[in-house]
Amino acid sequence: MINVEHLSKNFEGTKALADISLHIKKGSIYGLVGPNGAGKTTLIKHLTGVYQQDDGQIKIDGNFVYENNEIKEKIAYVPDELYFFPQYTIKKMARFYREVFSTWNEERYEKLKDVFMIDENMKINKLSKGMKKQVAFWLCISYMPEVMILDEPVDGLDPVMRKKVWNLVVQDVAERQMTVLVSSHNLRELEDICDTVGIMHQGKLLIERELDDLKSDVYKIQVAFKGEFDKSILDGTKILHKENRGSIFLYILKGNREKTISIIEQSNPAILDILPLTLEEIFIYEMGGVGYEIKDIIL
Ligand SMILES: Nc1ncnc2c1ncn2[C@@H]1O[C@H](COP(=O)(O)OP(=O)(O)OP(=O)(O)O)[C@@H](O)[C@H]1O
Repeated sequence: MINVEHLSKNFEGTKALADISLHIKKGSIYGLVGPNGAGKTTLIKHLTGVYQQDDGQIKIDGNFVYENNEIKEKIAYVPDELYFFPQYTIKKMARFYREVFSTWNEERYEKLKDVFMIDENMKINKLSKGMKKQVAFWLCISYMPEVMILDEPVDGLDPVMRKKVWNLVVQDVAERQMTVLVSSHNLRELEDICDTVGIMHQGKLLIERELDDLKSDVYKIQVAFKGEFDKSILDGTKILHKENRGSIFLYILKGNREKTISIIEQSNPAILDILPLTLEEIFIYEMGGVGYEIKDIIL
């Protein structure tokens, strides 16, 4: 559905995107993560046709995006910093959307009043930050987009509203195969909704994997032996992190889980626990592997 090939963008000497390729299947939810300044928003602004690339190409549903209004009409973009016409009420803004988007669904807009529960006669610039975000979702979801691109989407929303918004998004993915790209630093939340994850760093895509694959590939083990631990049994296994407390060794490993476990088991460990990693832990250890590790900070 979304295909980015060899995309590059420079801003006055800053390489914001460096030959990035990325693929998102129709009906999937793709989580884009990366440290501050990795290039996520710049990539999103190319996907939504705001920026023109220096090199490479972006296609959505087989069509180039830049200056293509037909494709842009199918995309809903909820940016980190929202913009509404000053002085407009929600109702007036909805009327504007109805004129601009041929797919506008009035019945849905009306139904969603029960979800968002904000008076549509309120001026948008009088609403709180979280309420403005709710309005952005309300309007976007009402025009039944084929693609939804979200930059820190639930930032500012309370926990109940976050849940409501994610439910609406997931419902549209399940029922009408909407495709979603979501950039967020809230990895705990992404973990619940994404099926694919892309990790960006310094304008490049380090990893693009299905979340289940990623989680089975990187894992944590806790191991202890009655006698001496012959660490050479882990030669040939990629170790992302290791620490030990007394006789208990904790490893974060990458690669073939079954093979490594069977090697350790052959040495008769007294304890061998295989523990799942959260997306947040995977992110931290993967970033450590490219020199972006957490260092002890003493002030
Ligand atoms: N309009 C611009 N002019 C100049 N440099 C820019 C511009 N927009 C982004 N950059 C630079 O491009 C790089 C990527 O920025 P970008 O906003 O895409 O990062 P990000 O991954 O979205 O970061 P964050 O997580 O902090 O929002 C940064 O080095 C930034 O300074």
